[in-house]
Amino acid sequence: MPQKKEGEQGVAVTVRVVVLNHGEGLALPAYQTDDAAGLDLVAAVPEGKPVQIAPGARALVPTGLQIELPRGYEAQVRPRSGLALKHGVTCLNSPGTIDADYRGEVGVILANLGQEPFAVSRGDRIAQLVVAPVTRAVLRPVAALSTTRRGAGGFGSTKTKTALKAAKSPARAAAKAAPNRQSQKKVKAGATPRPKPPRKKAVKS
Ligand SMILES: O=c1ccn([C@H]2C[C@H](O)[C@@H](COP(=O)(O)OP(=O)(O)OP(=O)(O)O)O2)c(=O)[nH]1
Repeated sequence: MPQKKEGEQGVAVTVRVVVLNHGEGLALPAYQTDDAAGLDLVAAVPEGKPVQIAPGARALVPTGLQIELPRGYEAQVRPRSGLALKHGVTCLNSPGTIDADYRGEVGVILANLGQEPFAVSRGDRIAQLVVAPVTRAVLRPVAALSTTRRGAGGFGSTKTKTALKAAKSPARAAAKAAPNRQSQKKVKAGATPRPKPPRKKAVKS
């Protein structure tokens, strides 16, 4: 694949498309802006019969399209951020993978993670399709792998900013988290508070 220069438009890849009967009359997926990465997919549900997705439910929404990707490419079915933010609606299997050898209808598995029922009407833009090159791996079994600074650390091993602060100064973090910060103020970080000595009685002469 030719190397892209900074600021240069991506390489155009031809994707053959078949519009199925129930997709007739709908706009073909399109890039909405000059440099959009995804083609917006629209719902090919029957006119006047929206698909209702109850809170917590999911539905396979048809697009009315079959596509033929060139070998060495995939298409990713990704959620639209607007639907996610406004309605809690996302692609459940995000990103969905369309293989280059798939010849069936492209479907979008929408999940409603919101609190309200969500209706999908014919022609609604429900997801976006990003076409991307695929790197295929050749697995080579070996006895051991090279060593690295990370090693087997993962799943949060590098901690968040807050967790790092807590690890450096546990007492200060605990004091900050305590409900009554005023009473903790005078206790030095890490020090055990010493009991006050009993007051000496004043001796009258
Ligand atoms: O969001 C999606 C995901 C997948 N597909 C289609 C294209 C893809 O090539 C095929 C298989 O998808 P995947 O490999 O993710 O599914 P699977 O559950 O592993 O099924 P299979 O055993 O058919 O590969 O289904 C879609 O239309 N939409």
